[in-house]
Amino acid sequence: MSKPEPNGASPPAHDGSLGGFESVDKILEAHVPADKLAHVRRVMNGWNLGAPVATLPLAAPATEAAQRGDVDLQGYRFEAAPEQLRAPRVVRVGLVQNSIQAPTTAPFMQQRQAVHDRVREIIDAAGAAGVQVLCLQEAWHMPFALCTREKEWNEFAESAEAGPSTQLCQELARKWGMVIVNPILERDATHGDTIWNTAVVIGNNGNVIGKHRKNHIPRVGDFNESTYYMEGNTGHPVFETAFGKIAVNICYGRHHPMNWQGFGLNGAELVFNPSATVGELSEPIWPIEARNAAIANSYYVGAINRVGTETFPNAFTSGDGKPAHKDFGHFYGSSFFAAPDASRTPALSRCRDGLMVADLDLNLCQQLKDKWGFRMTARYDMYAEQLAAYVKHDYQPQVIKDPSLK
Ligand SMILES: NC(=O)NCCC(=O)O
Repeated sequence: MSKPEPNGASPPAHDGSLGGFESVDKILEAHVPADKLAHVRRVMNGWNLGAPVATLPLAAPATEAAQRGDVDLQGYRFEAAPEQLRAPRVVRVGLVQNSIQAPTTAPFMQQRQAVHDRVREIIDAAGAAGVQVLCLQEAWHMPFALCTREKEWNEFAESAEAGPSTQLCQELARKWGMVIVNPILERDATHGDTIWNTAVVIGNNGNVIGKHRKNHIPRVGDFNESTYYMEGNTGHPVFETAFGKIAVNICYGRHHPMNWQGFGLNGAELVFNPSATVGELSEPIWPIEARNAAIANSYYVGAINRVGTETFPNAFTSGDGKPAHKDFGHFYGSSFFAAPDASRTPALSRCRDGLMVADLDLNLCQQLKDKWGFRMTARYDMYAEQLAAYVKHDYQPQVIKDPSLK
């Protein structure tokens, strides 16, 4: 964990990262002999159409903007097999991971403005790269203060339809003709100021298409999020956009296979997982869950994690016996794409702000459904029966005990 700065300011983003390295991919590149590296990558990252996921060259204005802004910009291309009756359906998608830009002790207006300015810069780079659909990280407009249990941070919650972060995304959606997924802490004034953890989906004309509220609230470690917002009540919506059918599984929802499944059943071709999670808690499971969901549900997943170490003014504890501390630990970034054919991109940096761009041929979803037949073999009726019984208070687990046991 990083040491808190005396004035409560956040230390530079690379401080506090477990091990202090940029990414596993970079370590492999630097240390695995060239003749073995291709095989290591094939086993670890899979193949797309019989080859490693190809890199995607990006336009100079995008690469220059990324360089100027110290943004880790990476580009990849997922292909599908050519078909006789359908043309390829290639959509360019972007994932943004960003650190907070002002200390958590700064006035809230200043904190929000600083992160707005930074994210505007990154979205402009995405626009210059030709991105058509873009997703930001969970609660990107504020520090991830949900560890503190202090209520003053609720001030950052805003209207999904007309709040300042939605307005910024609408402006940029219009400017670039881009669909933008805008995950925010939502204040729902029409329901008594109820607070939700929400992803607002903004169409490429700048209109709000709809919103999804996070279904599962973490109660683990310092993630004391039930102090702040309620379990979502929007089901598993899929948003039909100009560039494909998309959905959003917010952060902790990725630990729930049925949550992923719900979006798949409603026809998603691409599901984003905007997250905020730290190394000690989840780094080993991060590369697995999104990828498994992509395979099991025959859709693409864009997994996005916040980056940097955020230090708060007052120490907090989480009832886990650990000494009081002022930060969550390090948000390790590592955003990536996973495809339904089990291939994936390398990860973005664990320490720097980043923009991951990939061309996804959405035809791959149906091709994988046809290949593996997971939907057709799923036996939903059998599971519906089991779940219907399980939710009853008098459910009896189906256990057959060895009669020879005492
Ligand atoms: N924001 C959030 O849901 N974090 C929970 C931690 C995790 O799921 O890794």
